[in-house]
Amino acid sequence: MDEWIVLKNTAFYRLWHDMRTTTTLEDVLDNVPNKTRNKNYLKPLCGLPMSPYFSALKIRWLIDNVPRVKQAIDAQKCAFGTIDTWLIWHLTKGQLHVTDVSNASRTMLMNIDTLKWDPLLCRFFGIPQHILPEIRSSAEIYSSISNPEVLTGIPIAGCVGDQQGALLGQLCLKSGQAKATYGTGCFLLYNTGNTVFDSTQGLITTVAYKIARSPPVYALEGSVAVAGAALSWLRDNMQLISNIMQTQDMAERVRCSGDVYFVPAFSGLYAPYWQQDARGVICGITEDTEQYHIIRAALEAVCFQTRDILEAMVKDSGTNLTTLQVDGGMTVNDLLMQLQADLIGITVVRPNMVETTALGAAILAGIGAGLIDINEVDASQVTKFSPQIGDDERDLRYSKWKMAVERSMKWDCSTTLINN
Ligand SMILES: Nc1ncnc2c1ncn2[C@@H]1O[C@H](COP(=O)(O)OP(=O)(O)O)[C@@H](O)[C@H]1O
Ligand SMILES: O=P(O)(O)OC[C@H](O)CO
Repeated sequence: MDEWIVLKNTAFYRLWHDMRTTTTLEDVLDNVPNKTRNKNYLKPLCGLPMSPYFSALKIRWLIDNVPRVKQAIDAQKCAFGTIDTWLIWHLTKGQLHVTDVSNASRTMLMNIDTLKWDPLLCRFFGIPQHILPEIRSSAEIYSSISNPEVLTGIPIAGCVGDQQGALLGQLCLKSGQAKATYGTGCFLLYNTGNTVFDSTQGLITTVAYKIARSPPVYALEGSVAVAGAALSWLRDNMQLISNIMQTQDMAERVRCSGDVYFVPAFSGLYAPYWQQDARGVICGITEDTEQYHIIRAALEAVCFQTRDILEAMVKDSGTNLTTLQVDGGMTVNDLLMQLQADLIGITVVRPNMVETTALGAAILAGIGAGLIDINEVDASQVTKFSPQIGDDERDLRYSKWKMAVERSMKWDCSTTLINN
């Protein structure tokens, strides 16, 4: 990048979970007119509530806290980008500064209707538009690779956000189709076709993908911050397990979670609550509680959070899902899949190829390079998990989960202190 600043190891140790922008959020909420501090003030423009999750606050934080960033911006030597921007920049030896609509739709700076950087949003966050990459479609030839040499000449033809890629990889191409991706976090996306759907239930509006000059496809998304990350925490911080692959065996040593509920609100709660001050709680511990109950409760937490999102989606869309398509690293866990079917009361359908994000990105690249047609892609083989408990038990357990969520709320007082 020659004399351009490259921020190496800027301690983004939790990446999108990073909470350092919490105080930045408090500051920008002061700028909402009429002192309402309404987190949804910008939602009509960008589809997103104000949250440390999205890029705008992270850029604002860098400008405020890293003097070299401010200096570089003033000297017109700063270029911002999402991860895809960074990769394409390096693959083209700094020739191309671009992103695609699906990634741009998570910055809070792109207008969800025009698909362009929005001057009002940029002004609200105090972010100069000249540092932002050019917004392109998700499938087109952007350039060809010039670095590393071994890949030279290969066209770069697809670019898409993580969970949006999985929607395509699951072939949820029609309005009304949905899937959930379970990794570090969990993301349930519901295809709304070419319509920008404004959720009243705490879901976000995101661009799913846009193929060349075709109109964009949008989705409603329920974003859960902590899914697999709770198991990493049990391994790394609590040392209850030494290997995440053990979780299924260990959770199966007990028949149920023993009435233990674990709300892993490590970085607040995302959808549908968007409650920054929530913190993790484990409720219902007795003398009989063993590590196995807590591990099982961590798996159930993923399932209950998915039910929270599904309930919001049903209210928003007015339709019930009859099955839930799932993917991502956590879905190899059969017990988790069975618990998920039990706790939402519909069949869970897992493809044999669970890395559907990569598949979606590959499909887009194939389309962008003119090698395949979207209608030619076949669905992979699937495994199904059907509910094995009754409605009464399911609803009782869900109501206890809601009680546990209630107990996790308003725990972090720092935001209250800032405001006073
Ligand atoms: N057998 C398993 N049971 C439950 N969770 C698992 C299992 N294997 C991996 N995971 C979880 O899946 C996550 C990794 O999935 P992946 O889709 O690769 O996520 P990411 O894209 O966020 O890195 C990790 O958080 C890990 O805890
Ligand atoms: O793979 P995850 O769970 O870390 O997903 C990260 C998401 O793309 C965040 O938007």
